[in-house]
Amino acid sequence: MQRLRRLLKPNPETLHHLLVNYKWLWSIINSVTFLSDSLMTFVYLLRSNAVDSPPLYTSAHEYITLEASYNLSYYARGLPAVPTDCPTPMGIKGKRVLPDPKIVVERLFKRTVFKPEPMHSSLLLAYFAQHFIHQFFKTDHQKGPGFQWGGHGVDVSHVYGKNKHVENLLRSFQDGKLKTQVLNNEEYPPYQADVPGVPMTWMGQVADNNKFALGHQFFGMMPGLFLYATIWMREHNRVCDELRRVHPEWDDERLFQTGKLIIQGETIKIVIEDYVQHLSNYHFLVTFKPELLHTEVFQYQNRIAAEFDHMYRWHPLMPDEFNISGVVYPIMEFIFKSDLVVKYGTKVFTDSLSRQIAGQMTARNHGFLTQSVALDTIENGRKLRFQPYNNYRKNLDFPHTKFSELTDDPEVAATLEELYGDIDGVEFYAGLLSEKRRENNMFGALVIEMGGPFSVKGLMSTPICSPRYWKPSTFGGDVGFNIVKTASLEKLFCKNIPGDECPLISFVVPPENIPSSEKCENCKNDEL
Ligand code: HEM
Ligand SMILES: CC/C=C\C/C=C\C/C=C\C/C=C\C/C=C\CCCC(=O)O
Repeated sequence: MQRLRRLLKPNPETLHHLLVNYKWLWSIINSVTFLSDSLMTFVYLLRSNAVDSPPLYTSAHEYITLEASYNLSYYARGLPAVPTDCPTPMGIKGKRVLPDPKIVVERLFKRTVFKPEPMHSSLLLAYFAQHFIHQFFKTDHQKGPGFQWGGHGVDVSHVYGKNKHVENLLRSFQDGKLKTQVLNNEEYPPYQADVPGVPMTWMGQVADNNKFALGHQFFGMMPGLFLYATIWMREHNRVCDELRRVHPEWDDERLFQTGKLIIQGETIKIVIEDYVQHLSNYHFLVTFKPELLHTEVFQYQNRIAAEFDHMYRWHPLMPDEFNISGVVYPIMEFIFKSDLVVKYGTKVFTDSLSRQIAGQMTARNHGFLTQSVALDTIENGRKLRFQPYNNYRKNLDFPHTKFSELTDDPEVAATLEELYGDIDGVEFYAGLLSEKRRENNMFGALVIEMGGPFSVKGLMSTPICSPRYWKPSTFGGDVGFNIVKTASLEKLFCKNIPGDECPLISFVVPPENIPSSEKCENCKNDEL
């Protein structure tokens, strides 16, 4: 039976090839609801069934424990840790002593020349990713790399704060809304000085007019994160206005709580239909339809895995300089400068981020500011005794047999061989970042094949997707339910940026902003 199932299971590369080609076929499938719903149900189930739920392992034991299920302070594990009595750090293959992590960063990660993202993804995409994922990737550095302090999913804590105390500080307690202030005729989050007690992390000297009180303590670090924080804050308040219109009798508390449910719903809708759609580059239109799972066997619970956190360290996306309306800011003049958003305004800032290409997710493309994060990732992968990169591929039935299969850059292949000796001895993050780009895609295959399951599972297992939540009354009736069901990235920005005309709001840089040296075949923008 197992063998038959294996035989019938589609090969990941074949499936991917089908999904990113044959546009005509997909346009037919997309337009027939019965077909697209059946396929979407298949995707939800195929992906989420690849994740252990409840989780089996943490980094503390390489065998099943009850702690894995009950102790939420651990990250879960995709694959169990390599036992400590194995002959090599990677198990049985590879070198007995792994290369110095500094050498790994120097030879495999360090950027010498900026490599632009070949599908022409924009910085609006890069910041969407960073803003969204920090709500659930929260390593507890005090306890160690196997521990976390988050809620294991899409709990919108990056908008409302890490706990009730912070949430209360960010709330105005009027009409359900969050606190705001007006600067340059636009609404922004309050200054930290005006909301004492909201924890924010600052490095070095940061001027008071750059210190805002936000839902996540790191979000003062990058103006792009501050832009998203501002837009979601405005959206929450806009939704509260809509709810008050249909429920004038509701008090502040009910408006706030219902607004928060709607924001979670909108987040998931946008993540699936704009963001995952872009990352996958499938011609098949992926949809957010929780009702499709209501007749299936599905566990409404989620746990973040340590490997998912490492896999998502997409620091090569970040460029070394940022072009805002024609003015070029080197990264050191950009970090911790939230007031640049205030200065240019949300409209110009959004437009500029939509017109600049992100960096390619590949080897030797970590800018100088994030090389230390790569170093940390390698060191922590070792402390967590991650299995080798190729075991994660074996687990999905598509292992590599030689270095030249892993990457099509012979120089990188030779470096990997020199550093690790054996294709089964390559450590997880080094393999992931060196992987050759998949057909018509911004990533290597393992990012999609591992990220897909963790994402689908994490998104569809939020409480609002479960049968007893997913109904109009949860969201304040049809008005709220419709806001969730029709949300899009475009609307999110457009409805919350003042003025009659919207800026460009795009995860893909339009052709007119692509330098001629960068034109490519099969890029999304060729179709615009
Ligand atoms: C220039 C922009 C960025 C800077 C300066 C930056 C900096 C950092 C730093 C200092 C850490 C903590 C590292 C540690 O554990 O020692 C971190 C963690 C992380 N970053 Fe970034 N980052 C940037 C952009 C991004 C982007 C674009 C993504 C993904 C889309 C990303 C994903 C992550 C993830 C997943 C973690 C791990 C979080 C955790 O485990 O708590 N970062 N980053
Ligand atoms: C708690 C986790 C929740 C959500 C994470 C959501 C989105 C993350 C998005 C992308 C993860 C990385 C790669 C996946 C990209 C495309 C997957 C395409 C859909 C699929 O084939 O399953």
